[in-house]
Amino acid sequence: MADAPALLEAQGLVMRFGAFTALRGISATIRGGEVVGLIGTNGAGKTTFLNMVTGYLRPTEGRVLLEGRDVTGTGPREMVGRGLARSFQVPQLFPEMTAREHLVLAEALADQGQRSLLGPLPEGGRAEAMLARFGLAAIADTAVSLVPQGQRKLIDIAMALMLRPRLLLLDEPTSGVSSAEKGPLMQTVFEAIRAGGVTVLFVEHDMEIVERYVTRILAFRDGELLADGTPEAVLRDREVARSVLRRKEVAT
Ligand SMILES: Nc1ncnc2c1ncn2[C@@H]1O[C@H](COP(=O)(O)OP(=O)(O)OP(=O)(O)O)[C@@H](O)[C@H]1O
Repeated sequence: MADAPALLEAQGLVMRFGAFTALRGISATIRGGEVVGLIGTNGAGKTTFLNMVTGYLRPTEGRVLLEGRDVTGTGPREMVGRGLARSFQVPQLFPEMTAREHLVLAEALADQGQRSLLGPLPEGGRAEAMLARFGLAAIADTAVSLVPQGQRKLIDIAMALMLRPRLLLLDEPTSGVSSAEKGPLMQTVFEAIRAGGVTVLFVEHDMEIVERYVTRILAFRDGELLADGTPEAVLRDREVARSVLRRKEVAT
């Protein structure tokens, strides 16, 4: 994977909100086929980083390259067209709409290049397959406001995958989900991701989940990239253990 072509490159990303600097010059490269975990303390800048590379925030300084092309400042809709999709910490769903309606809508958005959104909705072939893959068939016609948080997360991620991304960014896929639901949720998500051959960057606080799924970790602290490497190396790094994982030093 080390010699796979760069899919996403962040070059010296800085984000200032007024006088406050949330990101202080982050540079990182994500290559095709990687599953990268983004970890860090609360407020370290993880969501801000996702917002910058997905076009929700324009960096104060620095550049974002997607497959070698400078996409800095490109808006979120256009980034989807370029092969990048994301899910949110709090799923962005319409409470009155069902899972099936959300996925059919995502299918229409994915096909937008070929036809108008004002035209007839798609037949829903891919939406039905995605509902089945995500184990959502039983609640497919229930308004999402009545569906548990874990399934809302799955709907949000399934919608992102409907857009046929090459790079998928997930912001805390297991937050707000009970510990019993976390394992099965991530297993479902990663089976779908592997089937689609998608490269992934995901923010996660649960280190068991991180260790289980990632090929590489980026660790943020106070707006800086503290460590970037294999899970074995990063999780054993003294500074990461002390300030991100909050492990006390064990006298040896
Ligand atoms: N729009 C904004 N205006 C001002 N400050 C902001 C804005 N968005 C984020 N921040 C600040 O930037 C810092 C980084 O926030 P961010 O949400 O990226 O952290 P995070 O690592 O994702 O944290 P968490 O794990 O708690 O979700 C925080 O101090 C936050 O308060």
